[in-house]
Amino acid sequence: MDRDWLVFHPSPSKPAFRPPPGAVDAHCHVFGPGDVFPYAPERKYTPCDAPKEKLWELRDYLGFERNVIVQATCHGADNRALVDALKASNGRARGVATVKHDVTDEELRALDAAGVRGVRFNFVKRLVDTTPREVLRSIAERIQPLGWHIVIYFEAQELPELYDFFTSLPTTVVVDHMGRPDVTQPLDGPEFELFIRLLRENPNFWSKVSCPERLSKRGPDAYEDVVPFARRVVETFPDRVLWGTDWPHPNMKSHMPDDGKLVDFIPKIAPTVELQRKLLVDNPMALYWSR
Ligand SMILES: O=C(O)c1cc(C(=O)O)oc(=O)c1
Repeated sequence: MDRDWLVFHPSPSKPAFRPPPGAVDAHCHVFGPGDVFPYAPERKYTPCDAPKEKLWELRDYLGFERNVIVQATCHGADNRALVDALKASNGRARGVATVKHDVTDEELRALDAAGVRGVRFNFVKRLVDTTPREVLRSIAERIQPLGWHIVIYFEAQELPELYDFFTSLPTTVVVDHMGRPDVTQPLDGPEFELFIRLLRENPNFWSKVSCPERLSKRGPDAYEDVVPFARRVVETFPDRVLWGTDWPHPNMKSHMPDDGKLVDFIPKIAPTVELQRKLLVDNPMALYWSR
């Protein structure tokens, strides 16, 4: 693994907040193990191994029942570790894959049978080389007939440039980590307003309200500066939000979050039982377990 890599928390605290029955951790990853599922040659980082067994352990410990596993960039478009985890999950995990434009229909059908329900398009420059938009569009057209959605990951300052491309996508679109707002800017400032507009004017757009540990400028255990942003999204679009741990937290440099504390963040951003049920159960079940 990279020399400055931070390994996931070895013994997270037990959260005080108890997720409702059937709760889904809708954004997490598996890494390797590298000797079985090698990391992609084109990767931008080499992580510690974070195998499926550790993910199931964390799921049970935190009080969740299901996972949505998102293909991490360190595995490129080689979805073998993801598929292996999905098949071993007894139907308790669904996946979001990364595919290239030359993926065959047979490969797409096999991914679907394993539990994949979407593809990820990544625009974060430190994580991937740029893929031309025509290529992304052709992938979008290939996956649309399967009823899959597209997950997009980008930084807030890129949104003005990407906005028209995003809104031209033909499927449900899920934004990772709230579009990574700069939380030192005002909640009603132009940057976050553009993100709110994206969701307001495009009913096919959803948002993950995850990763306070990445967005906070205050550091460990004090993610209060992220609360108003996430809470605004949850309260404005209660039927189009998802939550996830982001375990094993790739590329965290400032600190490694305590996953139990991340779970205790949930009632701050979804303050009522009804909002919590939508965020953790109804919404992810509708998007990932409708069949
Ligand atoms: O911010 C990140 O570094 C990051 C990386 C990845 C990935 O490498 O797939 O996924 C995430 O959700 C977040």
